[in-house]
Amino acid sequence: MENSNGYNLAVVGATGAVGQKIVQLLEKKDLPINDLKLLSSERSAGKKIVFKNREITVEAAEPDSFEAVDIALFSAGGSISKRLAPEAVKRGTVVVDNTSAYRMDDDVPLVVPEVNEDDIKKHNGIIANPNCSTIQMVAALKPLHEAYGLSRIIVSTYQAVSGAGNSANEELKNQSKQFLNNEEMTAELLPVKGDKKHYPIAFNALPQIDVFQENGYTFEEMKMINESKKILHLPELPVSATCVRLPFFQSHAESVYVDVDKDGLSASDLQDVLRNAEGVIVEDDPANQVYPTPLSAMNKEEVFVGRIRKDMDHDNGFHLWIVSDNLIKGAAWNTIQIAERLIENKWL
Ligand SMILES: NC(=O)C1=CN([C@@H]2O[C@H](COP(=O)(O)OP(=O)(O)OC[C@H]3O[C@@H](n4cnc5c(N)ncnc54)[C@H](OP(=O)(O)O)[C@@H]3O)[C@@H](O)[C@H]2O)C=CC1
Ligand SMILES: N[C@@H](CC(=O)OP(=O)(O)O)C(=O)O
Repeated sequence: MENSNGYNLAVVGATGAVGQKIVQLLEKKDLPINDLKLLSSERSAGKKIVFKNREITVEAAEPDSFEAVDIALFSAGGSISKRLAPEAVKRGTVVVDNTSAYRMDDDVPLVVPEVNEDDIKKHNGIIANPNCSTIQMVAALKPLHEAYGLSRIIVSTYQAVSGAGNSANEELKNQSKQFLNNEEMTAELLPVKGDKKHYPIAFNALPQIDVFQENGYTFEEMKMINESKKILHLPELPVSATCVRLPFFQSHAESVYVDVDKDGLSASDLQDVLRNAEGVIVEDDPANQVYPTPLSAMNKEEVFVGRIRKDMDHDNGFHLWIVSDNLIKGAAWNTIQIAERLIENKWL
């Protein structure tokens, strides 16, 4: 437990796309860490990872891994969180969970620190990190809500393959090579793992992220809808989403349409609000072709906003182009920010 050298941390899923970014960011940041445990499945147990000039051996995660751990950052999939987060909490560990396992539970705060930091205080051992597409959208929209009020959100996403983990990056590389080598490509469903199938992603666009729900929306779309309302504390806010996977590696982009509650605003009014918002950077100068892209946002911690335009037919409607790194602000950095707030405010 906490001692004069700091806190004992564990990263669950340390060898995955998100976990690797968490370890890299912890190395860069100044969290008071006494001991760091890196946990994975049996597959990666025994691997060595260098952290602050010392080698740490990856261990297979099990209930006893959490003995004497103060904070555990989970990014190993929902079923692992369901199995191991309660075991960690039983041992006195506070869990920051990156998966969708607990996000909509009433007693679990769902937090983007720039938006609803105070919700962390209400935790009972688990704090949930929101979906990556949701995080960047609410980080940009909360300041607009505070300034003018929001009465509707409609979003279409353009999401990178790394959102589906390290294996999806490999899949895009392999399919791209095949395509460029003029090898035969199929447009049909391909087996992925278990009984899952999806269409090829290279040189394609897939209007399906995660599984379809009975209402015709995908689970990714429903996460954006439900999580945004919870984080913004606006349960009645109309939110609609279409989520699309595209063949690039990192950072998600979003075309967001909002209705604000105030009449007569201009695009520059919205720019001014966002220029003063924590964690948001406005890159919006059409005359000079300035706007964010997935490549320009890659490996950065902020949320970037450009292409702010007023709807020509509707005084209260505005379009925004919101881009952020799904593995950094959408996952690793937001998780670490929550851990920082837990420590700084003594909310453990
Ligand atoms: N990618 C993204 O943009 C985002 C992802 N997330 C969430 O983070 C989680 C991980 O995603 P991502 O990093 O992309 O996935 P990856 O597939 O890249 O990595 C999965 C990680 O989980 C570990 N793992 C798998 N099975 C077990 C197990 N039984 N016990 C312990 N560890 C296990 C893997 O270890 P091993 O090396 O041994 O296989 C690996 O470290 C997902 O739940 C996802 O929902 C959340 C927000 C954004
Ligand atoms: N589903 C997101 C990433 C992710 O893992 O989200 P979640 O943590 O909500 O399952 C994507 O594919 O881009």
